[in-house]
Amino acid sequence: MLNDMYELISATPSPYARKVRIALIEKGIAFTLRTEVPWHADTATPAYNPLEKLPVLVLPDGQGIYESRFILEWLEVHYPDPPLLPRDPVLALQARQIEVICDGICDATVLLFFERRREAPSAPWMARQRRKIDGGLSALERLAGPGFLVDDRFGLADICVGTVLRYLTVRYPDHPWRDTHSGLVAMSGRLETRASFAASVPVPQSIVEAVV
Ligand SMILES: N[C@@H](CCC(=O)N[C@@H](CS(=O)(=O)O)C(=O)NCC(=O)O)C(=O)O
Repeated sequence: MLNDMYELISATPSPYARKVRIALIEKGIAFTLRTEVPWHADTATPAYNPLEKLPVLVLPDGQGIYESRFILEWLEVHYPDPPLLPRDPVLALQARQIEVICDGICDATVLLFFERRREAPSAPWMARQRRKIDGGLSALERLAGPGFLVDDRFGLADICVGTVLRYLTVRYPDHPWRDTHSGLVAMSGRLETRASFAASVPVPQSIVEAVV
């Protein structure tokens, strides 16, 4: 890709890609969205990321920036305003810690999703992933309140929590987290009204090629 715009390689359900989509919109950075299924043979992702994972932010010169946390860090360095991280480094670490929890819940959800597709899913393995999801949600519920998560200013932590919660609706719709996490339910409802969230609502994708 050699043009003057950024291209984000994304997938319709991807919470990792949604974090980046929201950040790009919140920062007013123009980009084109390239939606694909990274598990299909025709994926472009490996051409830009040796780890073969999306999202990938493809720069105008064709270089790929990959790994959502790194993409977000890259954006914060190159497009500092509006900031999505507090200037105070200790507060910034609080936001990053929340991103660790959210990414961990997403990682466990992905592993559980594919384990369920196996001919003989491992019950202990699925229980282990479910524990990580539930433990992460409990930790987030303890942080949830009426305002924004860090320094009461919208930022990375809110983006991460919003994306993981809506991702559960897509990839783990039968998880009953809404019954016992009222703070997270309220937070999700508030965040989903933001234009950047409304423009990036995740939807399931059809994976027709064998993955596991
Ligand atoms: N740690 C990575 C995880 C990205 C990831 O797992 N992406 C998935 C797609 S999705 O689950 O986000 O929809 C992928 O590309 N998987 C392909 C593969 O793992 O080979 C990040 O934060 O960017």
